[in-house]
Amino acid sequence: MTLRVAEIFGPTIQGEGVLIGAPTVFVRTGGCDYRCSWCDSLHAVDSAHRHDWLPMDPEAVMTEVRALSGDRPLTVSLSGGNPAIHDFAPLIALGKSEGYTFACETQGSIAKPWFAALDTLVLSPKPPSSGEEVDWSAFERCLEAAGNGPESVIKIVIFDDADFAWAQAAHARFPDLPLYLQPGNLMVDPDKPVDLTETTARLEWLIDKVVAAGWFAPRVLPQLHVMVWGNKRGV
Ligand SMILES: C[S@@+](CC[C@H](N)C(=O)[O-])C[C@H]1O[C@@H](n2cnc3c(N)ncnc32)[C@H](O)[C@@H]1O
Ligand SMILES: Nc1nc2[nH]cc(C(=O)O)c2c(=O)[nH]1
Ligand code: SF4
Ligand SMILES: [Mg+2]
Repeated sequence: MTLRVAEIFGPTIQGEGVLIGAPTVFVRTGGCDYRCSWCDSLHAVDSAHRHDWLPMDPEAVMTEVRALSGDRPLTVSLSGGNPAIHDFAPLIALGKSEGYTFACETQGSIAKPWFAALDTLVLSPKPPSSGEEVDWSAFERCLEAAGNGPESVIKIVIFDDADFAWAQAAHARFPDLPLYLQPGNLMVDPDKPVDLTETTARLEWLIDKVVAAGWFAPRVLPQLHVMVWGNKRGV
């Protein structure tokens, strides 16, 4: 089963959400069914870049992961694009047999049976500022596909007040799922450094919103990798 791979990189730290700070290797596939207005990974979304997406079989991907990790098992983060476009079942089976664990980041628009074989499923439904609209029945199918296999969590990016209200409503739909919020980043040019003062101000704005709302369900986190490296590729 061939995967279309935009990049494999690491070890780095997982910069977002439930696994923040955990050493990980990323496998980023090409292609996405969404076009979020603020996407920070267009090189794995926009079909103009499709010639850079390498067809690789699972054994070739694992060879690269093993080389990067020095054969020491760690968490492999599957991202994209939307990794749910692809069949990761063989890669997960191969990696797990060698002690690797697997996390996946997806928007929740496409459900796959291999979600059940993951250790962590991060569902990241898109708020109004993205310009996309969530199909909640597709989202629920993702949770059903995962079942009791992985820990399933929700991570929502917040740019403005409308996104914040939307996140509260999303949480009301799935009150039992751990919820992570992160401020949106508008500085997505990989060649430009981020303005840390602005990044911190956005985080402070979001913390203030949560506290003022007396809403104690979510965990509010920065994008740690953005604070350290901006939107640089391969970290
Ligand atoms: C690049 S996406 C790839 C996986 C999948 N397509 C998704 O959106 O979940 C990985 C994560 O980055 C987040 N993200 C993308 N662009 C962002 C931005 N400009 N600021 C903050 N988070 C962003 C997404 O919401 C998602 O949680
Ligand atoms: N360090 C690091 N953490 C991340 N968390 C989610 C990422 C993504 O683009 O999916 C990402 C990424 O690209 N790098
Ligand atoms: S769903 Fe994810 S990869 Fe696709 S456009 Fe949105 S943020 Fe980018
Ligand atoms: Mg990213």
